[in-house]
Amino acid sequence: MTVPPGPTGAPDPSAATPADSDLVRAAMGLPVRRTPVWFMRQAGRSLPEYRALRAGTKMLESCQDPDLVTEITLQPVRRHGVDAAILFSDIVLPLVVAGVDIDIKPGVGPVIASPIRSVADVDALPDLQAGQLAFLETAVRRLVAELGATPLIGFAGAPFTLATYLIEGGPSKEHARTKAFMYAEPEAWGRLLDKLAVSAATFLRTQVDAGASAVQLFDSWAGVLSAADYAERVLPSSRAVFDALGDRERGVRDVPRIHFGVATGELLPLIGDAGADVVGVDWRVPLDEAVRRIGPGRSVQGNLDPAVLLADRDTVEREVRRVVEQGRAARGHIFNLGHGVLPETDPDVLTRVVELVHGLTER
Ligand SMILES: Cc1c2[nH]c(c1CCC(=O)O)Cc1[nH]c(c(CCC(=O)O)c1C)Cc1[nH]c(c(CCC(=O)O)c1C)Cc1[nH]c(c(C)c1CCC(=O)O)C2
Repeated sequence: MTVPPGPTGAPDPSAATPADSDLVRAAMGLPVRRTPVWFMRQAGRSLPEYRALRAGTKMLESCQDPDLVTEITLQPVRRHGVDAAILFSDIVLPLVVAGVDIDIKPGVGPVIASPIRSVADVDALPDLQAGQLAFLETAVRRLVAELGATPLIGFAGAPFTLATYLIEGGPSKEHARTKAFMYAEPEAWGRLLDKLAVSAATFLRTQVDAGASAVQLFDSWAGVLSAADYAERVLPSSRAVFDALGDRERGVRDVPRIHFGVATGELLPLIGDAGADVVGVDWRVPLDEAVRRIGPGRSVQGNLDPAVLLADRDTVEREVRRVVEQGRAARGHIFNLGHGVLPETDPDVLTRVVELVHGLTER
């Protein structure tokens, strides 16, 4: 364990390896020492040490520099004593590496120079080659060595959410162009999602082979779809990503899978069915109700509203307690926010939430 202990001591003081960590155990529905905690976007703008390190380097360049990736990924583990690191990267990185012209504009998000607007554009989308990911393998190997018993979560963007950026050309609220393409060009839509599934699987496979202990598939914007459209036109591609990951029967190295989207209340059972061990739940559905929708065979992750962290101390404590209590309905609960840390969040509040959850759930 080369990471200095966080404020509450090292995560999982008694875990000897990442495979025995509370994060992995909760994901698989096994008993835990205490409820594991991490935060989506824990590595990011809420941390002054992140802003200092990133100064002068563009986001997508930072993600391809193993030194920066390692240091930025470790920062929140050191500071907060969270139970997992999440790789510092971005969902659009596999596209960037494959040669798609994308920029991440601060305060905006990913912007695509030539959005996909035709069937020919789909077929011209370059494929990611595993050989292009040497920097990623280096960063993950280095991180796994530094993290000791703390697990590293690898991640990728799900085909649908990546398709929304490629088709809209940037962030969007309604995703109307994306849906119009999905309805008007069902075959090309299917080919696009299949391509994105292959690249997501390659990106994840590289992280798992290099030692990541769990993976999360981010389908952030899937909640804009009806359950019927999600089931028919999107779920098969996300399932293909999970299916490509590992083969438990044949003993190929496999790790727990987390599947997350925002505003997915109506999709929760399907998000589970796509092949997840853990279903991410935003703040709109309480965890006990989410468990009823998902069924008993999967764990849950979430679901504190990120905006609560901007409120007063008593409100934060009350809401953390509520999430912990409602999470007891699940076979396993990984405490997290319902979406990413807001940049204006006071990092000390995040540290306090980790301490609170650990204190409330210590066995
Ligand atoms: C939709 C999405 C993206 N990226 C991601 C998603 C899925 C999760 C979600 O729904 O939030 C995933 C992501 N992006 C980033 C991570 C790193 C790991 C972590 O969670 O700490 C992860 C897991 C770093 C990042 N990705 C980004 C930042 C901010 C870059 C900066 O420092 O300016 C970070 C730390 C940029 C980014 N990249 C994207 C957006 C919307 C933005 C924010 C734009 C902004 O508000 O400035 C696309």
